[in-house]
Amino acid sequence: MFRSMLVRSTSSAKQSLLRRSFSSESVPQRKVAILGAAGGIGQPLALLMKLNPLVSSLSLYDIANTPGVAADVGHINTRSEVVGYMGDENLAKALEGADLVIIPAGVPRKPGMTRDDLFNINAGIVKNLCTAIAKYCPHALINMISNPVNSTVPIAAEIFKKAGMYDEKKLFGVTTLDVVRAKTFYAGKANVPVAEVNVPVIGGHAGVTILPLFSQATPQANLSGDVLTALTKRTQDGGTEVVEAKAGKGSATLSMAYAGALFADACLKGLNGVPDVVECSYVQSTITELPFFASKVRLGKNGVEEVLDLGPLSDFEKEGLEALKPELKSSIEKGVKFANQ
Ligand SMILES: NC(=O)c1ccc[n+]([C@@H]2O[C@H](COP(=O)([O-])OP(=O)(O)OC[C@H]3O[C@@H](n4cnc5c(N)ncnc54)[C@H](O)[C@@H]3O)[C@@H](O)[C@H]2O)c1
Ligand SMILES: O=C(O)C[C@H](O)C(=O)O
Repeated sequence: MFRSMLVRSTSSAKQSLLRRSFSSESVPQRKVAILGAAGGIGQPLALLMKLNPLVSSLSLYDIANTPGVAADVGHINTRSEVVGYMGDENLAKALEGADLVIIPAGVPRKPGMTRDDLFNINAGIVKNLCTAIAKYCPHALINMISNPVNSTVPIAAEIFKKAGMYDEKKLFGVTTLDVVRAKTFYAGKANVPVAEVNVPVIGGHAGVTILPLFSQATPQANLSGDVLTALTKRTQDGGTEVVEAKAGKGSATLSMAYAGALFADACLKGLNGVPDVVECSYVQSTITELPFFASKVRLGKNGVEEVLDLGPLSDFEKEGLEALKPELKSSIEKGVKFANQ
């Protein structure tokens, strides 16, 4: 996105030189596939990935409506070639050669529902898509957005284990939206520029399993215990806030597309060897007794390079950590059981 702005502002000789070195030397070819690309998240995510100069091929897959989305996004004059694929019979072509697969396929919540209420429909969708991934692009990084993330990531891991290609370094639950929200809400209360804010968010991606670590937030601010409690609750309930505001028309799509694009960009940078790319994500983990856990992760050429430890927690956060474990454990077990039925 930034590179294309640079190209436009230079002379045409320089432009073609830049384009040549840009496309063939400095930036590797990367195919990104979005599964669920015609949905509320999928469409703006397709747009944002089309703007990403690290992408050379953008594969848009859905069970319906992908030709229109692909034709529309494909007219944007950025690096990537866009191809739309519709229906199960085209899934193999959508996946072949993918370096990164982003999965926002599945149903969203309506008011009154929990993310776990989506399990019955979305678990089956994720299972089928992951079975195809195992066959057609077993070396791709996977960014799982479909809810309930606390269970869909363990489902994917089990499907991949059965297929004999599971690599725990390549499977990510996307929790970036929790970080995006924590940064926004914190900046408002701390009265600091939002662009400078960093807040790790650990645990999982549902209710109390979302645990922002405001004690580690930067820039530091002297916020009262009551304010920190309210900020924590608002971050945990951020998804519900949007579901209620949309009043039956779905859940977060635009902020999620932004968050998904940020995380995908970080994964691509890691694949391309950019050093010190660190993002929070829900991954296979040994930093607590739970087999999957969200924390800061260093991304590299093979996906997860290092799962970073949690750092110092306040007493309030230590309590939150203990409180989230039973729910997260049972969501993980539910996913594992489903995949092995
Ligand atoms: N991880 C997060 O932070 C986060 C944030 C927001 C939403 N979500 C989740 O993302 C999912 C999608 O949300 P949305 O608002 O885009 O929903 P949506 O209903 O607008 O779009 C979902 C898309 O998935 C497609 N789809 C259904 N079955 C499919 C299949 N087998 N293969 C490919 N595509 C299929 C649908 O046709 C639709 O286009 C939901 O489960 C939602 O809860 C996660
Ligand atoms: O809340 C939801 O159901 C969607 C998503 O998980 C979110 O956090 O916005």
